[in-house]
Amino acid sequence: MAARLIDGRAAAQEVRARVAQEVERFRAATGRAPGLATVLVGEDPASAVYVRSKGKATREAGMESVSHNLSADIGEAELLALVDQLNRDPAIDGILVQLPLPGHIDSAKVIAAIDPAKDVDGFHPINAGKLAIGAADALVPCTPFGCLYLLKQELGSLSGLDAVVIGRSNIVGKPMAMLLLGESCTVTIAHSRTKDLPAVVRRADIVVAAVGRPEMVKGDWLKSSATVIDVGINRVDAGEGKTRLVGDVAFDDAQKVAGAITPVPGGVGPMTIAMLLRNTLVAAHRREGLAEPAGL
Ligand SMILES: Nc1nc(=O)c2c([nH]1)NC[C@@H]1CN(c3ccc(C(=O)N[C@@H](CCC(=O)O)C(=O)O)cc3)C=[N+]21
Repeated sequence: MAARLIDGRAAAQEVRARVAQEVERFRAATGRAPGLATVLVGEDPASAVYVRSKGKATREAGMESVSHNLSADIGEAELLALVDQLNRDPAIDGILVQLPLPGHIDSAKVIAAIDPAKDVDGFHPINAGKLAIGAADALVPCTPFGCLYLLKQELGSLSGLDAVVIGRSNIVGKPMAMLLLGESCTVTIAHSRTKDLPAVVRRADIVVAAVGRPEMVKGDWLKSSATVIDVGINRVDAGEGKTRLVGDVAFDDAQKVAGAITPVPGGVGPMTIAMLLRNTLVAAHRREGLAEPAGL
């Protein structure tokens, strides 16, 4: 039987509509809108597209969006000075510095300079630590948070399920594993050096693929009825000078085996942006000492 398609666009639309409602309540209570600042260094076209779509989504939710586009050869000190200025700006509740940064800039240093209360990416060591210890006020990285939203929508309780996360990055794999552990899954973090990866993946009720290798996870790696979340966004050659987007999962084959699966595009990507808006809304409430919007 063909897998159910998990519609990330529809779920993201739901989250964004709820965020927009709460933005109105926030505005009524404080006389201002939540504000998100995005910082883009250099002119990588893909990064520029993401930053633009984040700005558009922010405004559609009724929030303020401020974007800073800096030249690729800006010095680290100048970038740190901008972060400091945004940290102090009372109208800014969320700061997103688009990654990757050019090689001459130390991204860890830049991330550590962001006020943890405004770190809507959830990349600051304080937020990573809070997530690891299960603190309620962690700001959680948007992509894994979006994946968790889709999983809970699909499966309800995740308690006791076997989850395999493929990929160990600080921005997806590790926080994803922490979130799944928080839901009482039995979590395995696999990666490029994992021995017999297909056998490891075959045990999983939940597979989260976040390796950045086009169509690496094959259909016959999956347990029948597994729920598959594909975080990969890989642009590959489609012939005739065209390209297309594929995930880290070989979708056509996987779909024949899985119970449910996210498509690429239209799966995790839209949820990432929805969760960025959610984090900005929550950060704004905390900064104003307001009760956090329920159920978001
Ligand atoms: N500090 C930081 N935070 C990020 O959250 C961050 C980042 N840096 N650097 C780049 C990645 C990438 N990213 C995406 C967000 C949305 C889609 C998205 O909405 N994708 C759509 C459309 C894809 C397309 O057509 O290109 C989809 O999957 O359906 C994709 C990718 C956020 N990132």
